[in-house]
Amino acid sequence: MKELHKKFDRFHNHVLDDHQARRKTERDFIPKDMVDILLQYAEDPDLQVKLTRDQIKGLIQDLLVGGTDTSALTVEWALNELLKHPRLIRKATEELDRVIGRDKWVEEADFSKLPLLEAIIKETLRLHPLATLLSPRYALEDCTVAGYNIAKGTTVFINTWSIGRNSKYWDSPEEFIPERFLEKDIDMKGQNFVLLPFGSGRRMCPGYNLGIKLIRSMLANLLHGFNWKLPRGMKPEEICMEEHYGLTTHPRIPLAMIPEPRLPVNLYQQVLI
Ligand code: HEM
Repeated sequence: MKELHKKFDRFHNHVLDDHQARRKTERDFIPKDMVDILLQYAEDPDLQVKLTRDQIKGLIQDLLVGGTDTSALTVEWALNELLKHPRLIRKATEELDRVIGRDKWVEEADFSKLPLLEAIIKETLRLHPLATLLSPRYALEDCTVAGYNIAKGTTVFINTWSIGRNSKYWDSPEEFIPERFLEKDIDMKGQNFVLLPFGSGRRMCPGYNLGIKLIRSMLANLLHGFNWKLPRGMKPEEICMEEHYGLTTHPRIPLAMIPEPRLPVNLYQQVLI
């Protein structure tokens, strides 16, 4: 852990020194990113709560940890589920062809026109929430929740993984059926307690807006831009959906997937530029 800390600290120092140098040397410097803004705040004498170099490092670390593995992993789980259920890949690409067409990539403005894609993301996060347990909560006073008496000072853990698989709230809870979300208006913003992949309340994920946009954009374009195949000889039912628990939950056996382009070649050239 100490070694890891040293490694990250070297990286943070490099990022901060690099940004500081540009601030000092560039004439009429305009902040370009989050680190520039944080350094600007750190120098503000009027700031009520002083921002230290260590706190800036902590904030960068929060964003790196919270913002990378999470959305990539959700897309990985979604593709695993879709390859296991080829009928859903067909339905999702049919929606993309109908709404987007084959002559462009999917953009943020298109998301609201892709209800099946949204349902696939919700169903993925229901079965595979990255944080199986939300951040611990501390009871500030005696209270009763769902019939359980909770004494002041108790630390409470909320298990989103088991809520997502509870037959009291979901029909056929172990099945991957995105269509269930086409019929029910359940969002993921922490108000529907049956689906809490980003948590809820004061400690809810502050990266919700960024995270959900990253997932929508990556998944939509991976499905729109490519036909996905399993390695030769592998059958959908052989895909392993077992989980490896950790801070986030990964597939125990990573799946090899083979992409084949399905859009005109000039669109891929645009992306490369
Ligand atoms: C698929 C995307 C993501 C998922 C599923 C996710 C999920 C979560 C969950 C479940 C929590 C705990 C919430 C609670 O206990 O109520 C959390 C906290 C947090 N997330 Fe995310 N997250 C995602 C993306 C992001 C992104 C993109 C960022 C930042 C750029 C981020 C930064 C954080 C931070 C800093 C916390 C701690 C908040 C606190 O403890 O007050 N997350 N996230």
